[in-house]
Amino acid sequence: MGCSFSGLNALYDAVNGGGDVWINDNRFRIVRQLGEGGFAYVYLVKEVISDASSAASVGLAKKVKDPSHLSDDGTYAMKKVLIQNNEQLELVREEIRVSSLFSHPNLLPLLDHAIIAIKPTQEGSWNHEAYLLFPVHLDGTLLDNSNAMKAKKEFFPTSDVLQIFRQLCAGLKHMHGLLPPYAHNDVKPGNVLLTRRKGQAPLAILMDFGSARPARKQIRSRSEALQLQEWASEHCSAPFRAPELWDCPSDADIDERTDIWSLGCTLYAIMYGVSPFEYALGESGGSLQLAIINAQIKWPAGPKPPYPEALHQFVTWMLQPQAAVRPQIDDIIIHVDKLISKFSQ
Ligand SMILES: Nc1ncnc2c1ncn2[C@@H]1O[C@H](COP(=O)(O)OP(=O)(O)OP(=O)(O)O)[C@@H](O)[C@H]1O
Repeated sequence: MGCSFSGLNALYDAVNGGGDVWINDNRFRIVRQLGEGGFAYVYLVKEVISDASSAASVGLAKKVKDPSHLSDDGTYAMKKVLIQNNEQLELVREEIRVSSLFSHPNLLPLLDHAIIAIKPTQEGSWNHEAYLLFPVHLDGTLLDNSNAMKAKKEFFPTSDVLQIFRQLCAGLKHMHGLLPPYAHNDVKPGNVLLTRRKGQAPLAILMDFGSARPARKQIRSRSEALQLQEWASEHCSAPFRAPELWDCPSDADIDERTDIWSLGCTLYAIMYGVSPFEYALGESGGSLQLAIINAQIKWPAGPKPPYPEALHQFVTWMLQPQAAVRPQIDDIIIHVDKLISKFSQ
């Protein structure tokens, strides 16, 4: 049913038990589905090693550069992306290329990948499927955790809010510090994996580099501005999208501070479980774009005792509608470290 493509191949193991997937030379058994996105399914998989006597030097262990990315029990997350046209194929290839540029403990590493061509049922162009392999984090995303806590009327303690946020900053600093700087473009609670740890704040890992691109763009015409807005409407989640990506001037220098806006929205969401602009609109509805462009922020009644006012001021500082005066990631890190020493026991 499949054939090799671009020197890479992932083949269903049709002969040996159906449920197995090969990614290049390694075989994985699907355990269960973990989640799904637009055109993707994410599965919990377990590596199948035939030569168990030398497990440390076979299979994925041979392939992965950093041994700390290997799991003790052979389980991983496998994302299967359904590709229906050339544009989607290019997007997956770009996600794979961009992911390989990053290496940081707070950025989810891509361990292996394969793209296969699927024979069309009728005359026509070939379809493709991509398989991307990642370390698995079974405690879910920041969004899953926030939703579960909201249902129980619980909130993260201030020290956890700051520590989760600090880790996201560390991951973004890595991306913004590359040459050329890369913007993630979709920083939001649904793209952060959390792992609970005993006696420590949760581990936070930023994932999904499908929208990450070189951050700096010189916009010099109306059509370039419109093209950027159109790209952003497809790649940057609306409640977390910076004002300059909604209403881009015909003469603008866009940079990685689009992520700082999303980071400010994400800090708010770590505290209150929702983007500030979704909260501002409330149940009455209204225009998300207008709320964002006007940086219309409201503070919920929140937990008792409430979060320190300094955290609210910190969010407001990041949600500066004029990108040129918005802080950079290094400024944010200096500030969050001060808040951590002030508010963490
Ligand atoms: N490494 C992982 N470990 C555990 N669960 C994961 C992992 N990666 C993804 N998931 C789960 O699968 C879901 C979908 O993954 P992901 O966000 O990468 O897909 P997507 O197609 O890019 O989604 P979207 O359409 O929201 O951009 C996540 O919300 C999460 O619940």
